[in-house]
Amino acid sequence: MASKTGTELSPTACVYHLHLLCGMPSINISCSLDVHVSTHKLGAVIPESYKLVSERNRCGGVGDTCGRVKSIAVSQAYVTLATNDGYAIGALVLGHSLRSNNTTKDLVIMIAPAVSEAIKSMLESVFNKVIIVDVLDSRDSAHLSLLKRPELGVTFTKLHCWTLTQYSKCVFLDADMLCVQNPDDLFSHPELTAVCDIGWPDCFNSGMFVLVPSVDTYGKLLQHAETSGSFDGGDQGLLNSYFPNWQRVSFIYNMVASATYTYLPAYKQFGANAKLVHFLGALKPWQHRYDAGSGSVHTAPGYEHLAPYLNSWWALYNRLVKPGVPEMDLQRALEVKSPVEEVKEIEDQVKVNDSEEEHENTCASDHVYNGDEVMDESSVSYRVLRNLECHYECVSNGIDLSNKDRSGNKESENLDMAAPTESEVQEVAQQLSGLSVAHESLQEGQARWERGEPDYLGRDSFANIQAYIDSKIKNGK
Ligand SMILES: O=c1ccn([C@@H]2O[C@H](COP(=O)(O)OP(=O)(O)O[C@H]3O[C@H](CO)[C@@H](O)[C@H](O)[C@H]3O)[C@@H](O)[C@H]2O)c(=O)[nH]1
Ligand SMILES: [Mn+2]
Repeated sequence: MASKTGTELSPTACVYHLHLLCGMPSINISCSLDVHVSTHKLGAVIPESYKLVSERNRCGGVGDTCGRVKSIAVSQAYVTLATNDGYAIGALVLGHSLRSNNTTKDLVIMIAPAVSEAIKSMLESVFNKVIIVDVLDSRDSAHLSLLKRPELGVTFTKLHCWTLTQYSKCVFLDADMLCVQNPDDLFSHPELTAVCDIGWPDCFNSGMFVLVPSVDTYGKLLQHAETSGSFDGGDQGLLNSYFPNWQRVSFIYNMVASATYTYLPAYKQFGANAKLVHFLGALKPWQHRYDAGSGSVHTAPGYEHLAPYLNSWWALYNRLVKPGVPEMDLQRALEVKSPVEEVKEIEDQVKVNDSEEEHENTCASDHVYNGDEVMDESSVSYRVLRNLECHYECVSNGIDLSNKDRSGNKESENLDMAAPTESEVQEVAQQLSGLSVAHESLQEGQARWERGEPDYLGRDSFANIQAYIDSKIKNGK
C-alpha cells in the first residue's frame, strides 16, 4: 500500500479516500463526493457518517483514533475481464501467474453474470475483488469482420475498468495473458501506457494498458464510442483513437507470443526478458490440447513456437486451477471452440505421409493456416493457400519449380492438386488484402520480408527456415 501524507487532498484522491472509508456498498459514494472533494484535507475530521473504516479494509490506515484523516491509501490493481467461463479459466491462470511472481498489487476481475458459480468462487479465492459488470457490446459487425473476430464486440466491456475509482492506478491485462516475471514496475507509468501493436505499431495493443480510473474518463469513453465508434469494432480501435498520445513501453510487457517467430534474432536476444506473454488471436491456451501422458501441449500446427509458453500456462492450470473446479464445469469452460474442432477434424482426415523420400518431394504440411484460422478444406481459399504453401515448401526443400513441366512429375502433381483458376487466385489474394503472391520464389519471399509484409501463411516460421537449412545441408549446398 502506498500512502500520501501532508498535502491537501486532490479531488481524485478524495474519491479514493471515500471509497476506502465507505467500504460498505450501502453508502452512496457519488452523492457524498461534492462535499468531501472540497473539504477533506489530511488531518480533517472525518464526518460521523463516514466512520465506517474497518480494520478489515485491506487498504486500511485512513483514519486515526480521533477520527481524523491520517493518510490516504493509494492502492493499485491489475484488472482483467472474463465474460464467460473459458476466459475465466484464462484469468485464473493469469491471476496465479501474477501471484507466483510475487506481485504486491491487488488483483481484480470483472465478470459477466454468465460466468458459472463454481468458477466464480474459484475466482474469489485468487482475486481480491470479483466484480460483476454489464456486458457492453460494440455490435460493430462490419469492422469486426475485417478482423475476422465477430466475438470481440464484447471487449468494450473492458471500459468498466475506468469505474474502479477505489484504485489510484490500474493495469488492465487481457485474460489470455501469462505473467512470467514480476511486471509491477508498470505502475510507475502514467495513463495511458501500453505496448505497440505488432500489426500496426502506431497503435497500441489493448491487451495491456496502464490507466487511472475516473468516472469522468469512463463517461467520455462511452461518449466517444457513441459519437466516433471504433475503427476496428473492438476496444483497441476505440482506445487508440481516444488516447492518441499514449506512451510506449517495451514489448516485454505484452510480448505477443505469435510474433516471436517473425523476428527470431530479436526474440533470442530479448525474449528472456519477457514479463507478460499475450496469446493474442483466435486460438487460446485453453483451446490447445494437453497431453497428460507426455506432460506437454499438443500445439496445433503453426503454433509450435508457442510451446514453451503454452506448457507454462498448462503447468499452472494443472497444478492450481484444475483441482479446484468440478470436472463438469471445467469441461464446459474448456469446451473447444470451432478453430480447434476444425484442427482435429482436419488432423483426423489427413493421412500423414511418413516416407522420408516422399516427404522430401512433396509438401510437408498437412494443413493450411491463414493467420489464426484453420480453413475449410473445400473452400477456394483453402485450395489457393494450399497451392501457395506447396509451392513454398517445394522451394524450401530445394526443388526448383521454374523449369518443370507441371504435369509430368510428382512434386508438380502435388502443386497442381485441385489447382484453383486464375480468377479464384485473384479473388482470394484480394480477400487476404496484401497477400498478392501467387507463386513466390525465394527472392520474392526475401523482398516481401524486407518490405515488412505480414507473414500470413507463417512461411517464415522457424520450422520452415530450419527445414530449408536442413535441406540445404543434406544436399551439400
Ligand atoms: O468473449 C469474450 C471475448 C473477450 N473477452 C475479454 O476481452 C479480452 C480481449 O479478447 P481477446 O480474445 O484476448 O482478443 P485478442 O485476441 O487479444 O485481440 C486483440 O483485439 C481485441 C479487440 O480489440 C483487444 O481487446 C485485444 O486486447 C487485442 O489483443 C480477453 O482477453 C478477455 O479478457 C471476454 O471476456 N469474453
Ligand atoms: Mn488478448
